[in-house]
Amino acid sequence: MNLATLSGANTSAGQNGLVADKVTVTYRNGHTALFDVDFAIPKGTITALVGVNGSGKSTLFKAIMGFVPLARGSVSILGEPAGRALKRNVVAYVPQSEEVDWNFPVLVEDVVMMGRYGHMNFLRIASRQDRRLVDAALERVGMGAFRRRQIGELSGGQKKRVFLARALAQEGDVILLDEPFTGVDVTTEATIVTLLKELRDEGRVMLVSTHNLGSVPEFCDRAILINRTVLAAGPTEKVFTRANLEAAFGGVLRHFVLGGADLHDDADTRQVTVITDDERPFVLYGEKGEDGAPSRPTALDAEPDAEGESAGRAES
Ligand SMILES: Nc1ncnc2c1ncn2[C@@H]1O[C@H](COP(=O)(O)OP(=O)(O)OP(=O)(O)O)[C@@H](O)[C@H]1O
Repeated sequence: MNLATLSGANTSAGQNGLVADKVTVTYRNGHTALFDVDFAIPKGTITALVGVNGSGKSTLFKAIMGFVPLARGSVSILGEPAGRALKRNVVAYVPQSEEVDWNFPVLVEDVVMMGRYGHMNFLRIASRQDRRLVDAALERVGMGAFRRRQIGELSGGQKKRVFLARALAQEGDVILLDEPFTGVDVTTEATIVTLLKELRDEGRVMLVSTHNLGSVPEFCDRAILINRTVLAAGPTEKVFTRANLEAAFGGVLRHFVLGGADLHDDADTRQVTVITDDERPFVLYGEKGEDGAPSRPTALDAEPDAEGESAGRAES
C-alpha cells in the first residue's frame, strides 16, 4: 500500500459505533477470507480483534475501509452506511507495517499531514489549523523532534507512533489499528495504550488487532475472537476465557498450567494458567485445579522447544 493512498479526515458525531452485519469477503482468487461476520461496538470503547495468522483480521479492516469489496453483508459506522461515513473521513486506519511502502520519499510531518487531506480542497493547501493539529499530534506521540526525518529512516516503533499521529491529526471518531504493538518496545507500547485510553475517554471507537493476548484485558473493554467468522464477541471479561481462546487458537496456542507442588507448599489447588500466542502471555491465576491437577508445566500442542521458552516468558 502506498502512503499516498492512506488519506485523512474529519470529525463527526454519531450515536452508534461500528456494526458489521453478515460481512463476507471473497478475494479474487476465490478464497473466502471472512463469512457472516457480525458484531456491534459501541462508542467510547476499545475492542481487541484477536485470532490466528490468516484468520481475517486485516481483511476485516480492509473491508471496513472499503479497500476490498463485500461479497455479502454490510458495515455501518456511527449509524450510517460505511461508504457515507468513509466519505466524511471519520475513520482513521493505521495499517500493519508490512502494508506500507516505506521507500515512499516523504517526511514524517507530511505523513501526519495526510491525516488532514480530507479537510482540504483539491489543492491540498494546509491551513494554520491543519499545521497546528499536525504539531499537536506529533507532540502527543513524542515524535516532534523527528518531523523533518524521512519516514523510511525511522525505527519500527517510531513509524507506528507517526501513523498514530496521522490518525490523531485526522480527528477520526473511529480508529482502526492493525497490530500496533508488533515490534515495539514496552515504552512505546505503554505510550500507545495510554493514548488509546485517552481517545476512548473522548468517546471514540477503536478496533485493535493484536497477538499480545496479555495486554488485551489491561486496556480493551471488549474483544472479538475471529477465525474467518466471529467465534465470540462482547465484553473482555466474558469473551477472554480459556475455553474461547482455545477455540480461537486451537493447536497454535502455547498453553501451560502451573499448579500443585510447583506453585504451592500447601493443599491450595489454585493454578496459574499461561496462554500465549506471541510475546505477551495471557495469565490466569486462581482457577481451582482438579484433584491430581498437573504439578508440572504442561505444554499442549506446543513445539518441542516451547516449554522452556514459554515458561521463561511466563516468569518475566
Ligand atoms: N489479496 C489477497 N488475495 C487472496 N487471498 C488473500 C489476500 N489477502 C489475504 N488473503 C488471504 O485471506 C486470509 C486472511 O488474511 P488476513 O491478512 O486478513 O489475515 P490476518 O488475520 O490479518 O493474519 P495475520 O495475523 O498474519 O496478520 C488468509 O488466508 C490470506 O492468505
